Amino acid sequence: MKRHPILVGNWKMHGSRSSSVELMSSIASGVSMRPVDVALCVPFPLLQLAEETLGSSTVAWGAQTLSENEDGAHTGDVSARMLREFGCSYVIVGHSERRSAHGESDEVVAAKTRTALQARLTPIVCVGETVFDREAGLAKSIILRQLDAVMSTLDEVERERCIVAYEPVWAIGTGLTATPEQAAEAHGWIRSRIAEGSAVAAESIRILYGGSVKPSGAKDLFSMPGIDGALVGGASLISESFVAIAAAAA
Ligand SMILES: O=C(CO)COP(=O)(O)O
Repeated sequence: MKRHPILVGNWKMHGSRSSSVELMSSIASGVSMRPVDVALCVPFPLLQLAEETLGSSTVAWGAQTLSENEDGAHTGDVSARMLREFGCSYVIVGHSERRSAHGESDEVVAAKTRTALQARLTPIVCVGETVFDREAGLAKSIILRQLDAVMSTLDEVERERCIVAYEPVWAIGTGLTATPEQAAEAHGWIRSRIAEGSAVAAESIRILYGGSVKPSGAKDLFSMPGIDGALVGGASLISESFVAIAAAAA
């Protein structure tokens, strides 16, 4: 089965109420004819705007994290049910910025993934090594440790419902994109590991690359086997850039 490409924008803590409608609308009209799934993961306060602006378009929307808890006394957290209420289809889990700045462990990332799945959200599970890991020859073991921590807690059907994003920490926001070969190699490690549990899941699961993805180079990246799209930070805040990356993915 050929996997359908998907491009996800991660707006991180960018965007404002006043500027976002124009950016969302411009992206939605730019990608509307492209045979690629597109989603924007925006800050929580912009979810209602996303629902109003993107609701009648082909672009889906989502959040950048969620609570692993269903509800209760968790000040500052947002539940999966709340995300569903605002029409989210996707949620990013385990982004390296959450792992490092918010101390999210592999166990927490696994719990968030399960909570997302139970709420019928599609989790975009991020894994990736630091530059120190890579230089020490530990990239593969770190990536697979992060992956196993999540996948080992899911059944086959749940695994198929996940998206995995390979985001080398050294490439995020640095302008240093992994080479297509480096990205494809890591995607190969991830898919082979999933195949050990289920060949069907490995064949159907979409694996995205993230880290300084720009229009230049996007075509080369997407032409590599096993790269099913991208998780885009900075370039998702510039409509022309994001639309050009979508064109390269289609
Ligand atoms: O972290 C990322 C997406 O989740 C990548 O960010 P940049 O595209 O800005 O490097």
